[in-house]
Amino acid sequence: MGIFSKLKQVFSAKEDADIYLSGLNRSKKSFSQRIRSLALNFKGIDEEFLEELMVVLLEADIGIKTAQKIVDRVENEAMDRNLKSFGEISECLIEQMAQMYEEKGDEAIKRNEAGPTVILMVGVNGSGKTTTTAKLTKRLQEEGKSVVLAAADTFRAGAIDQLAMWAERLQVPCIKGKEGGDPSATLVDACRYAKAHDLDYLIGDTAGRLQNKANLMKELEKMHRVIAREIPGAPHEVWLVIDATTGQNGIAQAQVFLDACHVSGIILTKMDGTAKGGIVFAIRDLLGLPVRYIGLGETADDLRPFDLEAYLYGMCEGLFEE
Ligand SMILES: Nc1nc2c(ncn2[C@@H]2O[C@H](COP(=O)(O)OP(=O)(O)OP(=O)(O)O)[C@@H](O)[C@H]2O)c(=O)[nH]1
Repeated sequence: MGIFSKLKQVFSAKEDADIYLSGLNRSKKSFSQRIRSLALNFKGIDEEFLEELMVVLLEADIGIKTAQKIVDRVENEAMDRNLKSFGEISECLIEQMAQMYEEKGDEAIKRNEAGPTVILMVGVNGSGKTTTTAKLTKRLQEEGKSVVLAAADTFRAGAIDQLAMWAERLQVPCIKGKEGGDPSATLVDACRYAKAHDLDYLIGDTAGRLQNKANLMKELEKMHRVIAREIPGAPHEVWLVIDATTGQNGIAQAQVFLDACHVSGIILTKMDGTAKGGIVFAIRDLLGLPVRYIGLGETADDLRPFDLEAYLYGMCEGLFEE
């Protein structure tokens, strides 16, 4: 069975497959169409084809380094396995993309059995941290978990109110400090609240100003330190929120956070917009981190766990069918 049939089989068995697919509608279409268009000039794996393939991968926002790796792998595989037809090469491409993602290995999401699990949301302003915090809260509530939010973005005017509004809508407590106050103090209060009320999760929404990297690092270090003092082993997860529509720029910005704290996973927002599907592979290759969730809209329901098979199926739907 070829990879596409396998993906289709796995995909069809998934409960919310259709939502996934319609959310990703725009990202997926252009990729499969562009790959299909390569068939027009296809005369075999020659330099011209590999160059055109490279261009399609770059257009999908895979980024130059990752695109080059994929092209090299496809070329080598095609030689080793004596692949000749366009169909075989396209399957090989999707296989290599899947392998590149999978071979980095995956750690399970950490949970604190002994008390509150603390998740810290980091990322540049506007990436969607606050909205994603709300979406995560909703998902956890649906799993029957109790949540407290910490409005630790004390920097941006309005950020505290924005989170508090979500908290009210979702009916969860929200611990707030003063605008311009110390975000670590808010986090300490939230940790104590979570312990006192025996809550399952604490999600901290932090500020993401990049203008001053030294300050950002200091602030994040302090947050880690004070949280760990309150709840041993915390923060259990630090999720970096990246706006997928910012493409390779978003990845470059992400590096600052990777330097500043121990990021354990990525949440890619705005995948329902003009984002190109390839960004997932660039992130995985360049940052080495798993994509935990993808954002598919602006409401509290628009967050889905990242699922490589469903995602790849979405990207290559239409590529192999008549
Ligand atoms: N279409 C779409 N819009 C999103 C998604 N996630 C967030 N947004 C929108 O992106 C904008 C910014 O989101 P916020 O959650 O305020 O971003 P933030 O990172 O908290 O920004 P600051 O509060 O400035 O730090 C809002 O208008 C959100 O509704 C998504 O998955 N899809």
